[in-house]
Amino acid sequence: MGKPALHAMDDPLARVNVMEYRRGEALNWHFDRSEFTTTILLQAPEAGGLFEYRRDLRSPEDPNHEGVARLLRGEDPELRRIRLEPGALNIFRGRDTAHRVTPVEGDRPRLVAVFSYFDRPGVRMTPDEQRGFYGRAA
Ligand SMILES: O=C(O)CCC(=O)C(=O)O
Ligand SMILES: [Fe+2]
Repeated sequence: MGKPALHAMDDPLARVNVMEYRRGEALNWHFDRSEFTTTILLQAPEAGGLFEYRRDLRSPEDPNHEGVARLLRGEDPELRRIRLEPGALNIFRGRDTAHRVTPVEGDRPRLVAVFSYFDRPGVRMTPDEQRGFYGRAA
């Protein structure tokens, strides 16, 4: 990443989250707010729950709306897909890499821990952002 130091967010809600995806649940295409994202898969589902991504689809200089539209139409040949194993550490540049999680199949939920690091200390969400992400402010 070329970062001299990493700082956990100074935010009581955003620092680490565990997300549970139950049968039929998914996470749609998105970019992340922070430059990069770190996850550890805690439990894999029986099937589905794949991590799909398209590297460097946009940049801070170029939102690449045409490229995003092509991905959403399912016509991007650069789409990649991985099945994370339990314990797998996934570090990716989520600000520029579009990514999603496909629907989980079976009874065993997909559990993933999501960590938020920044290259500067003291980053917090505003109360409005907290409500948007987590449904409450703290
Ligand atoms: O569940 C995952 O593997 C990815 C989670 C994610 O993209 C996010 O929390 O922004
Ligand atoms: Fe994400």
